[in-house]
Amino acid sequence: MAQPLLVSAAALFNEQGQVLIAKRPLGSDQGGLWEFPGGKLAPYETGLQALRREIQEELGVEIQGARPLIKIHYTYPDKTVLLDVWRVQQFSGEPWGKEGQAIRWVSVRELSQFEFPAANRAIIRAVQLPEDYMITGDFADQSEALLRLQAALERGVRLVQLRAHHLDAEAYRQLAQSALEACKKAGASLMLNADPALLDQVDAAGIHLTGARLMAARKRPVPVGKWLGASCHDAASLQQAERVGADLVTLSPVQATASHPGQAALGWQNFQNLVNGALMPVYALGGLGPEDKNRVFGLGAQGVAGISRYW
Ligand SMILES: Nc1nc2c([nH]c(=O)n2[C@@H]2O[C@H](COP(=O)(O)OP(=O)(O)OP(=O)(O)O)[C@@H](O)[C@H]2O)c(=O)[nH]1
Ligand SMILES: [Mg+2]
Repeated sequence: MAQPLLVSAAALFNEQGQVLIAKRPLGSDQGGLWEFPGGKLAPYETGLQALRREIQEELGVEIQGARPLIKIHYTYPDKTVLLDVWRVQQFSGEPWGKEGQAIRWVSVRELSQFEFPAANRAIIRAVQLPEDYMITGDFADQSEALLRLQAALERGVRLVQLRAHHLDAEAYRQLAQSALEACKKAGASLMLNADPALLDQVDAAGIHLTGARLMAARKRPVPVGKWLGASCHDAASLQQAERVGADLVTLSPVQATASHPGQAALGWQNFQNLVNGALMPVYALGGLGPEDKNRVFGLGAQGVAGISRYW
């Protein structure tokens, strides 16, 4: 296979949490589409060196702090690119379109309204999704569940999966409705670990498919505009997640965990290899907490998902 074209790009954030997009000049490759500023690596450069140079050349700003956001390997009809996208939150100078390109600051929600190259679908998801994904754990009754949820929202959790396999469909629906109200008030997104048809009754952010639901799915089971998450454990389930158009996945268990005894851990090396081949944001799950985030960013993952350390 031909070597991919190596490209670094920046998701540059301002203090309002908006992200900068630029319009590719008409006549260039993918001209007229919006993009995250950046460009091709020179032969001697690392990804971060190329990022600093490209951002200075295209926007006139100095990057002061950046961390890996997502790497996407994508094959276009005429070439394969490896897009290495960084999250940049510290920079000096006011960005301007130094090469004559239009630039715009937009909220992460608005991003979905702009036209980007095809490789950018996963990048936009990565920009929109938070670093932590809380999965609900044990609770005795609905009021305890809601109290724990409220406490987590107050600690800053912004993405929640309501996982409660012991409840029947009606009890789950009732809890989901109350959980949704709490999440909406906090500006958080709620993923239902349930039959996708429940979205017709509970207007949550999306559905998280169990491994079994994922493998049984024939096509994307949620409408456009809703998130689709899935639980993956190996290369086959990641491929299936891609086939059904998942927006995000959890990959587990990275380490042995008390909530799933007897399941063999992937370990960090397997985790990294699997993330490298994934075409969507991947949360590391299994025996991990917020203190593992820097490590998982370095391995190309979106962040950490967890029960024990978050619930
Ligand atoms: N910078 C950037 N490139 C992207 C994005 N998405 C995407 O598919 N690409 C592709 O990655 C490649 C990046 O090339 P580029 O044109 O930015 O490279 P460059 O700044 O070095 O340009 P130059 O060749 O005009 O000097 C292009 O083929 C482009 O279509 C994106 O969001 N940002
Ligand atoms: Mg460029």
